[in-house]
Amino acid sequence: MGLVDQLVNQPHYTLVNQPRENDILSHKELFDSIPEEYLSHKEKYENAIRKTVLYYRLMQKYQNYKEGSTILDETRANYRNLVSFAVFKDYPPLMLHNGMFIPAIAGQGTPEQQKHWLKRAKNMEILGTYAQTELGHGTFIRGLETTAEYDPSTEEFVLHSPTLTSYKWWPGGLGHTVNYCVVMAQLYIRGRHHGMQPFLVQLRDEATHMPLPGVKLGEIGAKLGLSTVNNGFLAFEHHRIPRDRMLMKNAQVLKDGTFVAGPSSKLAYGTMIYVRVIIVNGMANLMAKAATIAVRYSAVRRQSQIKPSEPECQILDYVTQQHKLLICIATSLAFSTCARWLWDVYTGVMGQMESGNMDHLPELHALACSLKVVSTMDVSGLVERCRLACGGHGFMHSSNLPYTYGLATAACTYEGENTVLLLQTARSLVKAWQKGSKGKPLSPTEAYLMDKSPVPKWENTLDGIIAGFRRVSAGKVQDCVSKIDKLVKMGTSYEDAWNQTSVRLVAASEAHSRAVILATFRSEVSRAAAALSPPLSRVLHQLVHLYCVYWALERLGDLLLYTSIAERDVQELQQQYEDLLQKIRPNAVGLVDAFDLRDEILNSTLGAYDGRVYERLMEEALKSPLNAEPVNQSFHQYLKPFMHGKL
Ligand SMILES: CCCCCCCCCC/C=C\CCCCCC(=O)SCCNC(=O)CCNC(=O)[C@H](O)C(C)(C)COP(=O)(O)OP(=O)(O)OC[C@H]1O[C@@H](n2cnc3c(N)ncnc32)[C@H](O)[C@@H]1OP(=O)(O)O
Ligand SMILES: Cc1cc2nc3c(=O)[nH]c(=O)nc-3n(C[C@H](O)[C@H](O)[C@H](O)COP(=O)(O)OP(=O)(O)OC[C@H]3O[C@@H](n4cnc5c(N)ncnc54)[C@H](O)[C@@H]3O)c2cc1C
Repeated sequence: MGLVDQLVNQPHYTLVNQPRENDILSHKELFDSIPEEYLSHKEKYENAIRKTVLYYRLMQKYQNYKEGSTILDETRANYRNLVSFAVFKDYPPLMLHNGMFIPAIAGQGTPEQQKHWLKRAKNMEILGTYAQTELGHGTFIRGLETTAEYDPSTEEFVLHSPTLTSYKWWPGGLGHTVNYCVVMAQLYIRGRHHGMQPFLVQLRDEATHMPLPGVKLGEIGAKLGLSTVNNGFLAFEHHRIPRDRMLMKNAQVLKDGTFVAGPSSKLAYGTMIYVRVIIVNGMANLMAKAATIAVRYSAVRRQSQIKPSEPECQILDYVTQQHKLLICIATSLAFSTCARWLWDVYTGVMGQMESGNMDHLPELHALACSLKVVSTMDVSGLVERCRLACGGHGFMHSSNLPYTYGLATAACTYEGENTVLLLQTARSLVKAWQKGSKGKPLSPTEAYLMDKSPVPKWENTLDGIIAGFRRVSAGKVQDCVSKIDKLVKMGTSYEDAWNQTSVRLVAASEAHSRAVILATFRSEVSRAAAALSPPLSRVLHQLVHLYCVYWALERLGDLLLYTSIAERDVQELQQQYEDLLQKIRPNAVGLVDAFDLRDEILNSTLGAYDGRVYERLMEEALKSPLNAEPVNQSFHQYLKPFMHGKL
């Protein structure tokens, strides 16, 4: 539940950490007796499986748990999502079962296939993942090598991994956990290629869990984070599956091998759009978690003096600390607001597509790409900023900031590497510019590109800043189009011209995303604030104002290039920003409390509600196995003989 929704739905703050009746978090066996940092790679995985089984059984018992529900449209689903933070500091091995396997069947399966497979998957009778990326390809889907050759004589598909680089590589849970998966493979019928299609493939025997004949499985090894997700590899050796295992909602293969194309070959990529949309909300949750930890710690930690005559102050009283952290509160609110807005766009387009109208799919794809990129890029950067703002204690795993950073930064790569996705949005922007230049109407989020009015006098207002960001985006897109046109006129191929302009295209794409985010954040909060008390409405508008002024100052170079902002405007903006920090400071702790993240979910020695930071740091330190004895055996084995010159 976004902060705005919480504030709207709860006229007063709930007392944070109030034990909730029959709450899954009351089950202590869900938690680790010793911190998992002290477990081996294998023990971590096995412990995660233990907790996964308990977690889902409890979810089913307490929350009439309907897996596969759209994460954004159920507050309890969002709570479930957050609760998983409590149980799994890192992601669980079944993250992909819920996050992609079920959505892929729901989005790509026929009604009959959904009826059969979704029931089994939601009841956890089978466990699955989504296997698209290969050792040799992740971004370039058309270059994926796994093949599915249709054999009309047996009405089967023959799945094969022709090369080492064709091995599926990365899918979560693939190593040892799941027994099914949705495999994306290049379909061939009688030697003719029919593009990338989704296949529901059994990988392991349901009774013994042994890999089936012709199926090679394993895990890919230790990673920066997500250590319990069990990312794995998969190879097929001419593995046969029945015809009805191709998910045939969009394209079909008839018994005789006739291929029936879907309305668009890109519908096979639909699961990726869904996950990109979901990731935006997930980033808002991660940001809320990190902001809560860092702001609360900054209210507890006293260090140095502002005035020599006064006692050591809360580090949150340093304006530099406010500069580091208050934007994090606003960012979580901005992305949870945009996530809900994007979800409504997504469900709207999906509804239109159900009735055959594909017109708005390109805009949705562009929006999903750009918001996934900016939310993951900003949040991973700001989570790292939260860690740094907590000094040495932020470097402790027990602060839970390093894990949170791992979760956020992974999303910069998975579900579409960020640069590549910004180039996708740039592709849409350039096409929109070319379309608009011919007088054709543009989509609602791109229509501003055709604003040909003279650049107005700069105003240091929200309207002025948002208009300024739109000017920057339109100006950058126009510059990209001009550069590409100029290169092509000089004889460069369009593809080479595109590549030579790609640094600017990525910047234009980001500028577009920021214009969309600022405008959406502001309008959504204005809409919601009408239902709030004046004090609450004021603080929310302060956060929107802070967010807009922050990004104006961050992108001054662009504003100086494409708007009429002048030096005195910049001085005034800087002062506005510092005034806002001062205004929001008194509400900083109250605002992160309003995220209403319980201690078990924060999982942090620095962010606990009671503020007993030092006691918790010591309690966690004493859990280290090394502290079980005053002298470690290595002294006698190595150090002592070494120090006595005997080694
Ligand atoms: C509390 C929680 C905390 C935090 C986190 C929250 C997470 C919550 C959810 C978690 C669940 C699961 C975790 C996910 C784990 C990760 C899983 C994966 O990584 S799965 C693999 C993902 N892989 C990718 O995304 C691959 C990226 N590459 C691509 O998408 C494409 O290859 C490309 C778009 C980059 C290029 O493809 P290409 O074929 O070259 O296409 P063109 O550029 O030529 O464009 C052709 C045309 O198609 C349109 N297009 C492209 N993609 C799509 C699409 N997906 N949908 C619709 N249309 C698409 C494109 O716009 C072009 O259109 P034109 O009209 O021709 O311009
Ligand atoms: C934690 C994690 C979990 C994952 N889970 C899954 C999963 O469950 N299922 C699954 O199928 N996949 C999964 N993946 C794989 C993920 O989808 C890919 O890593 C991602 O799509 C990027 O592809 P890649 O790794 O091949 O990188 P590449 O595409 O090789 O990117 C490497 C570099 O090349 C650049 N580059 C590539 N193409 C272009 C281009 N056209 N223009 C400009 N620059 C370009 C990129 O910007 C990047 O800098 C996961 C990855 C991670 C990190």
